[in-house]
This record gives sequence, C-alpha cells and structure tokens, in this order.
Amino acid sequence: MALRAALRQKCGLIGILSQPSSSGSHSRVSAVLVSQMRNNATSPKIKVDFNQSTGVAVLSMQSPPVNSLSLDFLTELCISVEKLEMDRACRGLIITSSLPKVFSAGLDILEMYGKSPERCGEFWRAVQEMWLKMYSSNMVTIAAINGSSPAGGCLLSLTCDYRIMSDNPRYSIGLNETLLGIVAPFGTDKNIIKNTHTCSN
Ligand SMILES: CCCCCCCC/C=C\C=C\CC(=O)SCCNC(=O)CCNC(=O)[C@H](O)C(C)(C)COP(=O)(O)OP(=O)(O)OC[C@H]1O[C@@H](n2cnc3c(N)ncnc32)[C@H](O)[C@@H]1OP(=O)(O)O
Repeated sequence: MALRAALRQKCGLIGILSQPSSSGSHSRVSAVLVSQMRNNATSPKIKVDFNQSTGVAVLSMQSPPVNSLSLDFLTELCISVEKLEMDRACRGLIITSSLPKVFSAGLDILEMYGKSPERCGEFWRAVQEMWLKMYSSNMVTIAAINGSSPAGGCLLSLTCDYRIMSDNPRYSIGLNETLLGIVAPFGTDKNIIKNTHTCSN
C-alpha cells in the first residue's frame, strides 16, 4: 500500500518534471540506449536484478575501487534506469553498491582535471541528466546506502524517494564537495537530515 501511495504521489510530480526539455538534454542517453539495445550489450559497471514477482529491481553499482561517477558510469546508470522505466512491470528500484565500504565516492575527480571544455560540458550534462532522470523517475526509488557516500554519492541518494543507510560509524555521507570549491545549488541538501534512516549493518 505504502509503495502504491508513494508511486501515485510520484506520478503527479512526474507530470510536471517530464515536460520535453527545450535543451534536448535527454537525447544523448536515449541515443546511446537505442544503439546499446540494438547491440544487446551488457554493462560491467552496473548490475541489475529485476524480480518479476515483486516488480522491484535492485541496481548494484560495481565499479571499483569506489563507484566514482565518471562519464561512462553515469551514462550506464542512466541507460539502466531508462531500460527499467520502459518495463511497465517494474515499479520499484533499489540502488545500492556491491563494493565493500563505499556506496559512491561521488563525481570522478579525474573527469574534472585536464579535460577539454567539450568533455567537461559533456560530463556536467551527464551529471545533470543523472539526477533529473532519477528524481523524475516513475518508479519508487530507494537508496540502500551501504557505505560512504560523499558529495555526488550523496546527491545520487538525494534523488531517490527514500534513503536507508547502514548504521556504521566508519561510513560518512554529506555534501562535502565545497572543500573542492564545488557549490551545491540551494535546496539540494534539504532532505538529507530529515529523511535518511539508518539500519544495523
Ligand atoms: C549542472 C550540473 C548541476 C549538478 C548539481 C551539482 C550539485 C552538487 C552536488 C554534488 C557535487 C558533487 C561533486 C563531487 O562529487 S566531487 C567528488 C568528491 N568526492 C570526494 O571527495 C570523495 C573522496 N574519496 C573519499 O573520501 C574516499 O575515497 C572514500 C570514498 C571514503 C573511500 O575511502 P577508501 O575506501 O579508504 O578508498 P581510498 O580513499 O583509498 O580510494 C581508493 C581509490 O579511489 C580513488 N578515488 C576516491 N574517490 C575518488 C573520486 N571521487 N574520483 C576518482 N577517484 C577516486 C582514490 O584516489 C584511490 O585511488 P588509488 O588507489 O589509485 O590511489
């Protein structure tokens, strides 16, 4: 019931958020998706287990050493989510990490150093696409945060409807990217304290 209510509530939101974008920002992922579906390729950085009987998919991030959000990783993540969205049987999505100790280390720092302006633009568009796609997903989304989740990892979890974090004092979460001079837009962190629940590890 709770899942259904959350889904209904979300569908109202999606009506607003899924208006066609004049910037065409979703077209890159869609183009990649189409070509990948044609090639029937599988992704090594993301593993998806979809349970037909529950309608819930578990998406495990498995990009060692720390699931950093590189351009490739973000693209694969968006493709995986897009594929699940196209499957009407899939109602819920749990995002977690298959690495020990780390959910996601956030944006891949190597993407932000010594790259061409074009590549930087592509990278930041992919970041934006990721959180818009997650935030406007028609599935009920849950981040099962089973390790540290700084900066962009925290952002990823904030795009989900619910967050549950392992109750382990060695794991940290938060928008610490200001230490690198990256400033989160106002309001990005509004839910983190209120809506992050912890559970025993
Ligand atoms: C227009 C767009 C709008 C977008 C809105 C923006 C809103 C703003 C919101 C978010 C912004 C996010 C910006 C970022 O995410 S910047 C990245 C910030 N991340 C960090 O500072 C994390 C740093 N890493 C750690 O704290 C730790 O590594 C930790 C994740 C806790 C794991 O610790 P541990 O298990 O001890 O592992 P190591 O530290 O030894 O690391 C292992 C190797 O992984 C490399 N590494 C770590 N983090 C990153 C990263 N983010 N990117 C790339 N590589 C990373 C590390 O260098 C080690 O490599 P090596 O073994 O070769 O030395």
